[in-house]
Amino acid sequence: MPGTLEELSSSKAFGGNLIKYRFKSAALGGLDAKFNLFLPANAETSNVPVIFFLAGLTCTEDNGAQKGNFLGPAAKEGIAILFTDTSPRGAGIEGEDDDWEFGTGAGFYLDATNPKYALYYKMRTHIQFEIPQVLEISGLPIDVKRMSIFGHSMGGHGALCIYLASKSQQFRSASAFAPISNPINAPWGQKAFAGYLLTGLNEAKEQYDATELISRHSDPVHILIDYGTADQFYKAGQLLPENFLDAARKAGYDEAQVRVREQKGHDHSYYFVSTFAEDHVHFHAKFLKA
Ligand SMILES: N[C@@H](CCC(=O)N[C@@H](CSC=O)C(=O)NCC(=O)O)C(=O)O
Repeated sequence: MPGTLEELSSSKAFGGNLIKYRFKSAALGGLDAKFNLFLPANAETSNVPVIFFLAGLTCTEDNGAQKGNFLGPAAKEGIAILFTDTSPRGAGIEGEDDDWEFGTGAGFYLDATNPKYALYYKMRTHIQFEIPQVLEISGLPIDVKRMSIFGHSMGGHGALCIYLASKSQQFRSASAFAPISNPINAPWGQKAFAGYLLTGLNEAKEQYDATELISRHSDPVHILIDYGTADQFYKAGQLLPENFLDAARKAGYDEAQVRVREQKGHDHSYYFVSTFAEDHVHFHAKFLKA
């Protein structure tokens, strides 16, 4: 059972408030977990829908909130945005801080099965089940029946996988900025899966690869993806959005259900994310307000 929410700070923004919370996370082995929640002005009088934002490697709950340009569009739509962290903090596992691509800041939105990490590295459970449960019992003005999910890079991978794993039911829509779309075939994914999972790529293929998941999916989906042609990680073969698109089309999903947009000249940074942030919030608003 997660602990009660403690408010750490609150900043007024776009007529609403960005609030930082902390709680003891059962999913993360009893460690403290934080998230930022943007509540628009209309949350003072009614429960509002929410979009979860999952950030990328090296990030915390602050990167998307501070640099993503999501708060203004969310205020206009009357939708909350919840910014999660990217890994447990302070597990004290030998080697977890040696490398920016693995360990702290790089939880890869999976539930570790390697005993070395399994007690603390349960980011999938934390995001998909624990935080919604915390919202439900906290009395915050969030309608947990109206949730969508998006993310950047490693967070795009997390958003797509959580959405598809929940059979596109728990979250109404998913979108991603430069997602790691086929991690079993990318160096970042291969490294994470080899470290966190007992059977590595076998487990990953089943649960943690958006391209594999969409190829086996048959329920209706609402997915939007943007990536930039000048993205250094795209060029290095870490993202592979074409593989996801190809698998989606082969599985019978057309442009109305899975839209993948190539954005000319954009890189991997939050300048790219913030350029298309409003578009993504509007995309989710259609389904959250339906
Ligand atoms: N080692 C570098 C690069 C790390 C980096 O670019 N991280 C991206 C996400 S990459 C995929 O998940 C990021 O979002 N960085 C934070 C930011 O605010 O831009 C480094 O440590 O900078």
